[in-house]
Amino acid sequence: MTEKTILRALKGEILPTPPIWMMRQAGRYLPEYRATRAQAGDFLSLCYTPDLAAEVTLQPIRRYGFDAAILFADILLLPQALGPKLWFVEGEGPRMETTTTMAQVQALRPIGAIHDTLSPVYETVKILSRELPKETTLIGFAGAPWTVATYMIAGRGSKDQGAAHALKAADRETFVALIDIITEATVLYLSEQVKAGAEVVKLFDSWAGSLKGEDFTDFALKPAARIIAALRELHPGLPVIAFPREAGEGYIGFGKAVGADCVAIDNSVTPEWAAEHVQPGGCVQGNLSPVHMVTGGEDLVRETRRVVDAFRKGPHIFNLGHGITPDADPANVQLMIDTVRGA
Ligand SMILES: Cc1c2[nH]c(c1CCC(=O)O)Cc1[nH]c(c(CCC(=O)O)c1C)Cc1[nH]c(c(CCC(=O)O)c1C)Cc1[nH]c(c(C)c1CCC(=O)O)C2
Repeated sequence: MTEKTILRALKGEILPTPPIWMMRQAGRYLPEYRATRAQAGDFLSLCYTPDLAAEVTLQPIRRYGFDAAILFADILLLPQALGPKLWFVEGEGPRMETTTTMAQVQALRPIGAIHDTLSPVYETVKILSRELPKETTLIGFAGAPWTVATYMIAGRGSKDQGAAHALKAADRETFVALIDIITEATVLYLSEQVKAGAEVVKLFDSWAGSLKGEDFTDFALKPAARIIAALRELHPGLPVIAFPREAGEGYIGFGKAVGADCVAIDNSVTPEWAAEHVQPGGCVQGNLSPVHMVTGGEDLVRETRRVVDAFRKGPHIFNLGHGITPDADPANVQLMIDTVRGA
């Protein structure tokens, strides 16, 4: 059997048509997702019910034939497994019990205990590795330590990650202790996903862009490098995608510095810039703006072709620059795929 296209691109192969998948491809823009989510009751029950989580992972594969499936779960399940309560407020987003003192950091559960909470996620991966079409690559994931820490410290999402920056400035020892625990727990979590059948793992550092200078090195780059090195000891050759979102100049050389096979690019940089400055370092993933999944039409076709053309001279996985939004039209997703595949 010829190797799966995503794995070939991750090894550095330039394919005539880039393989394609989409961040948040299982999500509220799909009527079948909304139906399964209603059956589960709420978002977290959906994440922790393996049959249903596997079902929503498979839905966009059945509908569109993407080259990769991404495990249906959330980056906040890992911190929840360390102890803090997690819930989602409809129409607003996640809420979490805060962790801001050394006493609270020390009161987190031992990292080895995360599997008690997370075993349904591994079960979802096992179901998927049985049920996915043979050409589809299964991607596991986790949040990067800085991004996970921003939610643990603030107890919710925030525009500027102010609470995490404030703790870093006021009590660096506590902040570093928290980053270290998340880093170690993430290795265990991703390793278990790989044992269950994940073929690639992706680290989402959604708020990497708010780390500047040495902070970017210390809290985006170094933790990612530690996680990837530890995973490769356990799983030699494991392909890894890193996503230091809005890193800007920080994207340059990031893949090599952390040991990732591929760097995912957001929409704050142009595909031409990323092709020139990031792609020489290896495979890149991205970076059509998710807005086109809402607006569609000629703009979508033109910008999709622009992304494909910009990255044509190096290894590339086509994706959006960030997750598809709930107001997207499923027909626009099909138009994007047809445009990429030259239909
Ligand atoms: C920061 C972050 C989170 N989760 C994630 C990130 C990093 C990537 C990014 O920057 O988007 C990652 C994530 N979240 C989800 C996945 C599943 C796989 C996929 O389809 O990409 C993945 C990879 C499902 C989800 N995670 C969430 C949904 C929507 C939940 C619902 O059905 O109501 C989904 C499908 C909820 C979630 N989860 C999170 C937030 C802030 C929210 C609320 C915002 C929103 O509602 O879109 C935390």
